[in-house]
Amino acid sequence: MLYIIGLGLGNEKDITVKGLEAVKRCKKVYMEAYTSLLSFGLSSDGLSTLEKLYGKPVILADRETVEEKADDILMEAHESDVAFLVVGDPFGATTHTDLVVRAKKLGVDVKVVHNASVMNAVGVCGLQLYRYGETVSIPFFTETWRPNSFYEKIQRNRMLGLHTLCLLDIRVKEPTLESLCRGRKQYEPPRYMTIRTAIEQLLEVEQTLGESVYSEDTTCVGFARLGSEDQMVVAGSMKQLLMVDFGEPLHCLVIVGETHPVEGEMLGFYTLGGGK
Ligand SMILES: C[S@@+](CC[C@H](N)C(=O)[O-])C[C@H]1O[C@@H](n2cnc3c(N)ncnc32)[C@H](O)[C@@H]1O
Repeated sequence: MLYIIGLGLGNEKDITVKGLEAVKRCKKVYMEAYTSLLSFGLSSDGLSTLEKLYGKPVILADRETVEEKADDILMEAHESDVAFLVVGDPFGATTHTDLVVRAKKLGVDVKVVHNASVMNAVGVCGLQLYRYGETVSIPFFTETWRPNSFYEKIQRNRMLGLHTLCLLDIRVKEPTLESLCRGRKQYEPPRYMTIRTAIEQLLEVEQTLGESVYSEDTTCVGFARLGSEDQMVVAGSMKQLLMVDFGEPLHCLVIVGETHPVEGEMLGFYTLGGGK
């Protein structure tokens, strides 16, 4: 059996009782380490905290392991109980659906243990989860690669008066260009996009495409470290949020659509300067 278990957003204590029981039953425990980050990080200390709680070793599964060696994990799950841990909810990232599809094709039984995800934790600011349009991902721009497909999606959401959740790029275990040329992989230090970089890129794309989908005066909400003791939620215009130091990762951003009076009232508690 393959157990895909959500760990929630905060720290090791956010696993559900059901999830913990499943982990304890499993012979091998993998932890997905590229679509998110537990608040205590993925340092060896972070892992050992998990290992202490579970009473067994946890194997870090980076993107390469999951994409290239998924079949090995699935074959193990054919023979015995294997846990695959995901920060947040297993379906809060698109990648894990693929693992389930592969498991089903190989005849491996799968059980999912859900948990809180960034997709619902953003509800804390008072904007109704029912009033969101398509979620977008904002990738890090490079000198030569400045994709803007998120712009059209935000445009569609805003035409319907819907809010847009922007998930921000995470780069972990990215091989350096030099090392690729030399044929021996060395990795860049991990990078997590900040709200400031996301807004700068959003405004750059607005300037390039010029369809007035949003502007520096558009109201947004910035979120950092949701689910942790020191989480931050701040509402304000893009221009105002550019000045806020949201601190450590992870960050995400919501572009606010039309608001219901109750949404507006709740948002007021998080608005810079106390709102209107
Ligand atoms: C693929 S998504 C979500 C993955 C996770 N499985 C979940 O369900 O929450 C990863 C992105 O969500 C956002 N994110 C995830 N956890 C967050 C948190 N605790 N606080 C703020 N943003 C978060 C970041 O923008 C991050 O790059």
